[in-house]
Amino acid sequence: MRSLDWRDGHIVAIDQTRLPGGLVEIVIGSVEELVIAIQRLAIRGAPALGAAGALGAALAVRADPARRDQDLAALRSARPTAVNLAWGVDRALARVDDGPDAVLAEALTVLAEDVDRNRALGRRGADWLGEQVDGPVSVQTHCNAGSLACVEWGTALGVVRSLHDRGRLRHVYVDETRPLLQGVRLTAWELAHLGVQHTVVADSAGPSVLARGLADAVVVGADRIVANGDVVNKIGTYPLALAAARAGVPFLVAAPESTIDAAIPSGDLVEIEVRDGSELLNFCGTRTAPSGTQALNLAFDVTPADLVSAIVTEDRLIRPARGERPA
Ligand SMILES: CSC[C@@H](O)[C@@H](O)C(=O)COP(=O)(O)O
Repeated sequence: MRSLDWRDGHIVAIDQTRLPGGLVEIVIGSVEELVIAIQRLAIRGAPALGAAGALGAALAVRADPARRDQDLAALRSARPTAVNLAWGVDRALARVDDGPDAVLAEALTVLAEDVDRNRALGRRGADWLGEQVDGPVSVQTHCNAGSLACVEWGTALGVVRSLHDRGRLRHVYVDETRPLLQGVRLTAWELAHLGVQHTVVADSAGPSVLARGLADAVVVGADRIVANGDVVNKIGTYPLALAAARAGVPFLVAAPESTIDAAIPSGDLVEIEVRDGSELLNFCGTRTAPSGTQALNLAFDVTPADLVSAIVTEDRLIRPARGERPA
């Protein structure tokens, strides 16, 4: 099942905010609605944002031409950190001179390619991990880099799925991923459906999982990988990379080439999304912090290249910790 698709002139998507309670579809008919869906994380995950950007461009060129520039600008910047969003918009929009149907055709190609790319990078990641670890592999992951975060199959979970298919997967440790719980809600939901043995841990327990030798490798996705090999991903990835280095465990990043931003030299130059503090100050709709307390809700962090053992894409394996650069 695709996380998002095009049907009868609309975008249809799984509302990821409703999982695991219900598999609810949302139907989106305008760029304005799409921007809202992206900002409230109904559609989320870097490759899915790329696909949404491409489909959003198809919506934009069908709508009132007077709104087009404003709509496209709002869509491109709906979430600033994942490079895939603007990439998807630009890729579909490159066909605008050939008319709205050509833009849509390009967007649908982005969706079709996403699935093939993820399968390819998943195989490459599983090949590499298979060489690093003897016997069955226990993996730790953070956030959700599964089929929900893509169109289908997944990036980090694509690697996990390849290991599983080969009979090389022992267990997956899933960080809960505060504050919006993409790990416990989405990754655990996907793994349960795949029949993969998994255990959820609090984010703050993530480094201890590695220190105790429970996981043989960390595998995560990325929202942006910059030229020097720094990796921007969900907040909490960096401490896991530090702990992996300390434990001598490989830290693998799985992402499509479209997540590599050759124009940015290093991670400190990437715009990190700061989300509303209410996501931290409340729990299940109830205020937990005293009134007057403020929150700094950083949505992503930067893992320096020297902590990244390997990056796998659909085309290549890059080893930033050994000085190899993606661009
Ligand atoms: C294949 S998805 C890779 C990343 O986009 C994922 O790890 C992540 O950090 C997503 O953050 P989110 O805020 O849920 O969109």
